[in-house]
Amino acid sequence: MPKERRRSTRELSQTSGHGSSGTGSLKERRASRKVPEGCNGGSPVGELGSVAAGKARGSSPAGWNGLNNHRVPQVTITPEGGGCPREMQEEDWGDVNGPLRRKLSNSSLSSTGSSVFEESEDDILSDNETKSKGIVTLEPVEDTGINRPWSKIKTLVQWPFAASQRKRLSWVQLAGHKGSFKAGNEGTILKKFSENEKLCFEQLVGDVLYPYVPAYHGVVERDGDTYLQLTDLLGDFDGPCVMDCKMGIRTYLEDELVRARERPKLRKDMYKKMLEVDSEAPTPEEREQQAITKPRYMQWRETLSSTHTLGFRIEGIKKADGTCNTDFKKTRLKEDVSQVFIDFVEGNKNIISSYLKKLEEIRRVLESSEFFKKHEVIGSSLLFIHDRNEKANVWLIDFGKTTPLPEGQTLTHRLPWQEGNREDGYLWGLDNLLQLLADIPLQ
Ligand SMILES: O=P(O)(O)O[C@H]1[C@H](O)[C@@H](OP(=O)(O)O)[C@H](OP(=O)(O)O)[C@@H](OP(=O)(O)O)[C@H]1O
Ligand SMILES: Nc1ncnc2c1ncn2[C@@H]1O[C@H](COP(=O)(O)OP(=O)(O)O)[C@@H](O)[C@H]1O
Repeated sequence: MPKERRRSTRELSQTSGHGSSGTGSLKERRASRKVPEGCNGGSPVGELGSVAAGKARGSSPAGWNGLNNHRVPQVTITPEGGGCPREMQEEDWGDVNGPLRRKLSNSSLSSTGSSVFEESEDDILSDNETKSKGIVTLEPVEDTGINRPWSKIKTLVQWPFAASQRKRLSWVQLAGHKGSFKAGNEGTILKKFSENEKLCFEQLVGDVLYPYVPAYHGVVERDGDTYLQLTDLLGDFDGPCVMDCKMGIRTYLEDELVRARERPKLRKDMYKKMLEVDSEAPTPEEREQQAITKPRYMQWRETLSSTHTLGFRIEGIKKADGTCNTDFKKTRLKEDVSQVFIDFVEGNKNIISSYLKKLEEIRRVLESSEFFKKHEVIGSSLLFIHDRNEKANVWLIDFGKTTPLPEGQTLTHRLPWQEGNREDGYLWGLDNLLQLLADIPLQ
């Protein structure tokens, strides 16, 4: 359990993505664990086990045939010369002040202007990951029992307003690397700077999609770090419930694959994360290496969850009472995903209807967006937010791995992915999501 520091002020909720140290380097922040401690709880699959019981694992959900026509090609990482992927060398760890400090390399989120293509297999992470030292910290409010699927957490964010001016929002990090966010001026949040994401926002400002993403307020410096200032989407909600759905059939860039082949790196941290979820998952060779490559990990996550079969997956949920769950890694079957949505809205059909309407609108806009046509959209999420007043809305967030296509090339976002075509299955996933919500039986 991390030793949390209670700071003043407003609670915010981050259902996914990278958290961040307000002061640590960008790569350091990416070395932090994705799922905050105290927020892992039990498996929703355990909870939903009865729904899934009896169904062959790996089969498509009933009534879902025909949608399941996407296949992710198996990627074999073959280092030149046929040897094993390079083990991490001592020099990879850089300056070792603490236990297994990672070497800081270029990143998609780098403020140095390095492109998103320079990350992935050059990311050498410690398997002894750092705790968030930033102003966004997570604090378990109560002791989380091992089998308790929903746990109450708090993220305390330093907020530059007097208590009387503060609206009590819930900003909770349910997933993602710790500490990407900081409180901005009123109504805004600061997200750690990424050149790639900045370029996306600059283009989005002039696109039909702009009303469906957090408004972009430019780049700001705070405490020696650079941030993108974005509208806080929770701002207009009263006790918001939040869900992060990661869209698309693929969660890594084609360039990451290429790099993995050319310069394979073994990740001990990802091996550990894999073991935590399924001790049987690693192959004998991986077991021997005690490490896996990033594409191997990402593909495993995709097939374990609904990314592969439905083209989207649930990353995290925060409910109005402050409880949250980020353990949806094995939530794959359509019935299980539906059940999570039903729980999320507590069976409220008005909210489901609002979400459906909004998603249909988003699909229409995506289909006409020049930005969307010309970008490979990887790792982006739909953020669902509703509250006790049945106010409900959905936004597109996280363009850290959204990359422009070469001049003249466009994507359908529906065609199956084959390496080289850069299709991401975003609209295919959205079609499935809409179908799933429309199929939810509500009295
Ligand atoms: O969700 P878990 O299983 O923890 O795996 C995470 C997510 O896939 C992250 O994607 P996202 O940021 O979209 O949530 C990804 O960050 P990238 O965006 O860098 O691919 C992490 O890669 P590393 O940061 O390399 O560990 C990877 O470890
Ligand atoms: N503009 C926003 N308003 C409110 N919450 C946000 C906003 N942007 C992100 N979040 C929260 O932070 C989480 C992570 O965001 P994301 O952009 O995916 O970060 P990362 O790039 O670090 O993965 C989301 O799941 C959501 O809960």
